[in-house]
Amino acid sequence: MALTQMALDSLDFDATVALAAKVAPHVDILEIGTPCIKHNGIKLLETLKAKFPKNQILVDLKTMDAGEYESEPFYKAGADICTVLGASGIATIKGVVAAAKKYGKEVQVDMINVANKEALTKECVAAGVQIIGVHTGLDAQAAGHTPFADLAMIAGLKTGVKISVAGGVKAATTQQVKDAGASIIVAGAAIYGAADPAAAAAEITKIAHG
Ligand SMILES: O=C(CO)[C@H](O)[C@H](O)COP(=O)(O)O
Repeated sequence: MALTQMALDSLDFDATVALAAKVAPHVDILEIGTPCIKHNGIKLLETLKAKFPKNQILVDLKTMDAGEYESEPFYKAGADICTVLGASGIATIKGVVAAAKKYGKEVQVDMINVANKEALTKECVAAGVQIIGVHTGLDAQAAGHTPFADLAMIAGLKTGVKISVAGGVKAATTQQVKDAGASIIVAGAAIYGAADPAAAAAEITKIAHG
């Protein structure tokens, strides 16, 4: 059993809420993507939290510095999970962990562009991080990269913390991602780019929960 997460990557406030309304019944976690939260701010988090109380909300802050200071307002406003870049370093990561602890919430460390993912994963686990995010970003995807090799390495560490996987995941690859050890399967374009986003989300969740 893996959870599913839909990445809301539009810049438009109303379009984001409308897409969330279609998809929310069919996924576990709604993600406010990085461009979307930068463009729309905390008001969008408050809106989604109020409208979709059954879903967890992840705010993809990708924090790079000032971990506690930047993330605390988002936890306070209802974020269940905030992300911090692994490349920021352990001091910033510990700051986000401190903010999350105040509200009983979770931290995801995004391993995008981290050179030594094994060493950082171990440091994160020791620091109290709940989720390691294996992530091939949109630009790396365009250059032909996928998250599968990193997923295999991090799952092989058997740390016991949750592993989230993002980077072009679609229905056709969901079973592979799940079997490789993902606890949270993230899909953005495969859902928002589908003719019927609700049906696409339901298909991915059926495989992830199966
Ligand atoms: O965080 C992101 C980009 O930095 C995306 O939200 C994430 O990669 C999921 O989208 P997709 O399934 O389209 O790759």
